[in-house]
This record gives sequence, structure tokens and C-alpha cells, in this order.
Amino acid sequence: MSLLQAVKYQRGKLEVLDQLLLPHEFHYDTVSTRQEAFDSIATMRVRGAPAIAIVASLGLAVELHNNSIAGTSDGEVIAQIDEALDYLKESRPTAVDLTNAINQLKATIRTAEGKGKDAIVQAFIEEAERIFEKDLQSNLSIGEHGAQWLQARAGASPDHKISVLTHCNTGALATSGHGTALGIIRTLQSKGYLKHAFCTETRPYNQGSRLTAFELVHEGIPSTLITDSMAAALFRTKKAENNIAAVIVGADRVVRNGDTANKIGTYQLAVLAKHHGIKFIVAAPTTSIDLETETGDGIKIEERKREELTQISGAVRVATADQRIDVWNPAFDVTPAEFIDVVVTEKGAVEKGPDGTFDFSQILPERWAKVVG
Ligand SMILES: CSC[C@H]1O[C@H](OP(=O)(O)O)[C@H](O)[C@@H]1O
Repeated sequence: MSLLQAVKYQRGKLEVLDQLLLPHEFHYDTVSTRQEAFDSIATMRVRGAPAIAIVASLGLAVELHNNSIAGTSDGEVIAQIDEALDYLKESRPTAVDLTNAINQLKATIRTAEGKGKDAIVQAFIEEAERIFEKDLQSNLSIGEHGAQWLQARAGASPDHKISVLTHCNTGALATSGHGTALGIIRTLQSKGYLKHAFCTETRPYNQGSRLTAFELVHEGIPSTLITDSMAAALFRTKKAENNIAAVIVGADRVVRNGDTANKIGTYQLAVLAKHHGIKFIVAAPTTSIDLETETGDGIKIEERKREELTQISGAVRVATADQRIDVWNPAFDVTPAEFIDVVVTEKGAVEKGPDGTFDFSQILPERWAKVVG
């Protein structure tokens, strides 16, 4: 079974799978500059919070490897790299992984200040590669922590298999491999804990029907595709029969109180899960956590162009062009922490405390304290 890779990288060469062509066509674009990386992200040829950060970082790393910085002093070189990173930050505003990667890269190149341009560029390239390499290990750890949590909280085992529902795409096509929410599903399957995986179509960009369904079928995971509007009926009529124990979703940004921005349609699944006594799990690497923002009200929600709603996946028209009805097309929504049972990260599963709030100091003490201080 071939490995699904959103990103292929070797030093000096980056290839990005064009996900707008999936599942019908496998085509990799070569990305060699910040502009090509920006365009690939902004058009959603590559998407997924971790994958966005990885492609932005490696795309600029390839450009720098090909010696694109003309600055003479270290200060000029660092300023030019900062400018390129700030440009890439604008490609998609909601997922915080990109911002966290940019901050990490900016801090890293400053450790090479005074050692000359080549040392600064080398430091950037090595850090961008670390971001890429770390992601896969992070996802495997999320998978393990998620399966352990479901074993403890939902009794998942080979003798008591559970079914889950997931939304959007959070698998190998959204990361460097394995995935986050879909990574937990892969791990459940590998442990024999999984009865069935339901995935939603995830209108309007259809990451679920085009990408997640593809990944599930590709790996032979027992699965069923439903439209977003079918989730309530599924829970009401098939929860017992299928032992639907959890909704598992990814995250674009988990903020300090646990409120979480994720693909549009996530919030309504959380409300439905609560109503039906189904666990609601957010699976995210700590690179998706933003402790600088207090609540979900502080998250900028990206709005995308009308054609992505009036045309299937931005291609086939589903609303006649002459009906110039206004279109509201937010790419994400915010699920309040009260609807979330656990945030599963590579550092562990974080549940709400007795006071009903999330305390991420358990897994991110240094970042938690810094903001409080
Ligand atoms: C591990 S992917 C996290 C998150 O990103 C996706 O958004 P998009 O497809 O628009 O990039 C989706 O919200 C996933 O849950």
C-alpha cells in the first residue's frame, strides 16, 4: 500500500500534492519559492494546519537554499527572511501552526546572528526541516494518547470495538503523515479497537468526501461517508447499533480556555454529540495551541470566496450564477470549551478540571507561565 504524502522533501527540493485534483488525480507541484508556497496554501492545493506550516517553512527553505537573499550584513539577511515569513503568514490566518512555526524560525535565525549569511540560512533550513520531521512523531503520539483515552473513557478494546465520526480531513493529507484526528482513528484500527469510522462530506470544500474518504478506503478502514446534515439522524438512529462513542476532530487553533477553531460544521457536531451523550475529542499537536489568545472570541475566522460554495470544491457550479444571492462562507467555526471533553496532544490528553476549565500548564508549563507572568 503506497504511503499517502501531502509533502515530499529533500534539501533543495519540495513537492506538494495538489489536493484540489484528489481523489481523481495524483499530481505533485514543485514549490521552490515563498510565492509558490503562498499560492499553494492560499488556493488550498495544500491545506491542513500542520501541512500549511510545513509547506510555508520548507518552501522558503528551498528558496534560501538556492541563495535568494542578497543582504550583506547579518541584520539585513535576518530582516529579509523576517519579511518573507511575514508575507507567508498572510496565506491563511486562522490556523496557528503557521504563526508558531514562523515565530520559531525567526527565533532560530537570530541564534546565528554574527556568524554570517550562510550560517543564518543554514540555521533556517535546519529548523524548517525539524518542523517537518517532528510532525510525524507528534501525530503518532497523538494517536497513542487518543486510543488510550478512549480505552479509559469509552472502554474501547478489541472485545468492545467503538465507532467514531470525524469531520474534514486531518490525516496524512493534512500533515506530514498519520494525521491527528484521523491519526487516532488509524491507531484505533491498528489496535483492533475500531468498529467503524464515519466521515462527513464537509461542505463546501469537501475535504471529507474527497480526502478523508480517500484515506480511509486507501487503508481499508471500515468507513461510511455521510453528508454534514446527516449527523443528527446518524446519532439518533444508529448510535447504539454501531456503538458510536466519540466525535474526533482536528483543530486550527485551540486557545487558552480550550475554545477551538476548526473546520466549519465542527461546532454543530459538538452540540449534537453533547445532546446524544457522545464524547467530543479535539486532536491537535501543541503547535496548534495558542495560549496568547484567551477565548474563541479572539480568533480571526477566515472567510473564503463565494465560488467555493456556489461551485462544488470550487469547480462544478451548484448555484446558478444569475441568482446573486449573498453567500456567507466562513472556513471555520469556534467550538466553546464546554462542549469539548478532551484535547489530545502529542504531550498527553488534557481534560477539564473540577472547575470546568482547561489548564494546559500540565503539558505546556513554560508557555502557560509566560503568558500569566
Ligand atoms: C490536521 S488538519 C487541522 C484542521 O485544518 C483543516 O482546515 P483546512 O482544510 O481548511 O486547512 C481542518 O479544519 C482540520 O481539522
